[in-house]
Amino acid sequence: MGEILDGKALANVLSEEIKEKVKVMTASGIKPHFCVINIGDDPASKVYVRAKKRRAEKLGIDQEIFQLPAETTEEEALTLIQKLNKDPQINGVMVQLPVPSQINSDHLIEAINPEKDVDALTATNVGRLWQGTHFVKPATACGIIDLLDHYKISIDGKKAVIIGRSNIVGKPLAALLLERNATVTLAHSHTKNLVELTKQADILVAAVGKAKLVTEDMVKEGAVVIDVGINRIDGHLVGDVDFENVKKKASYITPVPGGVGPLTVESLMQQVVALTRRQNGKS
Ligand SMILES: Nc1nc(=O)c2c([nH]1)NC[C@@H]1CN(c3ccc(C(=O)N[C@@H](CCC(=O)O)C(=O)O)cc3)C=[N+]21
Repeated sequence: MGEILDGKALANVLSEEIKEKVKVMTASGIKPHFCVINIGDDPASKVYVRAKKRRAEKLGIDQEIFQLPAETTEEEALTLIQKLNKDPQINGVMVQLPVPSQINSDHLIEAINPEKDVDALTATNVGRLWQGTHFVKPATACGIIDLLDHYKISIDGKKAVIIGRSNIVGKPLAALLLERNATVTLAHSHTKNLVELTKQADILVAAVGKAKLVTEDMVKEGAVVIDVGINRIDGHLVGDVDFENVKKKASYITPVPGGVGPLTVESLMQQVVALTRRQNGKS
């Protein structure tokens, strides 16, 4: 029977550490300040943006939300990003995804100054991530590594299979697991014989956004199962893993909610602090 990896509890522990750091920084006249640009009326985005705001407040970090209307043009959004890039008071900028269809999210992300790129999604920071010279880490992937470390689950030499190749989760997590000497496979919608692959995984990550994608028969006995999925089914939240059944086979498993999600928010705050320190000449 798998042990639950309690992301929520770890997020609270990390919270205390970040709070202390922010307190010391603030006392020396440096208060982290970041901005979230949210475009349109995606209901899930509103929930996440609010969660970030609450967390930032709790940690003593200044946060501003720029809520733009659904019909905002790409040019208008770019103008705002350029303004925030130039503002010396602002340490971090992120664009909440998804954005409305008239806007190309890649264009907005690429406009963010890499020194202020909280999500680590600019080409510059993705390149640094794969080179191992990064100063900012993608939040969800970073949270997953923190969770494995906290429970003393070794990564070195393990076979990790990630289902999902998104820029925001799958690809950056592959980079961070590789950095920790895992043998990494990225599986996706065109992968042949998915089950054959997943059954070999010591660490299996599901990051697709499809409820019950990972079933018991796909999991090796004793595997560590990380569920990044956030699916709303009949008003409640489920991940990508058939939790109740997979739990029986896994050695460790993350729940949804209360697993990776809370760590993502916590990790974003860590990145804001890291960027702020760097901008003020601290390592
Ligand atoms: N530029 C950008 N950066 C992101 O990091 C980003 C994004 N866009 N767009 C959407 C996804 C999703 N995401 C989550 C954050 C927190 C929870 C979270 O706290 N989940 C709670 C439950 C929250 C609830 O009840 O809805 C949990 O799993 O326990 C989930 C998902 C960040 N994202």
